Amino acid sequence: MLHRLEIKILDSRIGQEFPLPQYATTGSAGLDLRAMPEAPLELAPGGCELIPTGLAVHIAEPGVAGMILPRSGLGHRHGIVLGNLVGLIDSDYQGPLMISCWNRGDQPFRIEIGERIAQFILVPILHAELEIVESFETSVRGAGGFGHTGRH
Ligand SMILES: O=c1ccn([C@H]2C[C@H](O)[C@@H](COP(=O)(O)OP(=O)(O)OP(=O)(O)O)O2)c(=O)[nH]1
Ligand SMILES: [Mg+2]
Repeated sequence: MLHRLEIKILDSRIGQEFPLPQYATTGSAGLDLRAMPEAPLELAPGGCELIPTGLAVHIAEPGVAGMILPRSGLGHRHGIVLGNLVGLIDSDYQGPLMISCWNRGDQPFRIEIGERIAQFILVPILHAELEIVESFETSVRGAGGFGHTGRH
């Protein structure tokens, strides 16, 4: 399903040297985001850097949020994931879209300018209307959690 998304190009290399974020295939869930630092940078093992995407997005609709997720190839093969594990983009955020890049691996990783480094998805959001109650209607699970159903 298509959802209109306002974006601002903050780095003029996007749209000229590098394409706008795209879905790699028609069925791709995420728009690939490119790393747009001033210069390539080497992320040491354990290192974490905030990398600009050269873009701002304004989702505007409170019933929608953005999420930044790792790319599985980079995460699994090279240990390049997100310093915040998942980036949550509020619908009212209008600042630069940033990627916290964390090298959880044991080898240095060079981030090239324009490299597709993470992906952005839009997700529906329900806002909770809190209702204080004295007791819950009993469920099968009750308070069981944290592995109480066992491992196998
Ligand atoms: O990976 C990320 C995560 C967040 N943001 C931006 C958009 C988001 O709407 C804003 C705030 O993020 P969040 O609410 O997760 O961080 P916070 O530490 O709670 O900051 P704030 O107090 O500004 O809400 O920062 C990014 O650009 N990239
Ligand atoms: Mg917040």
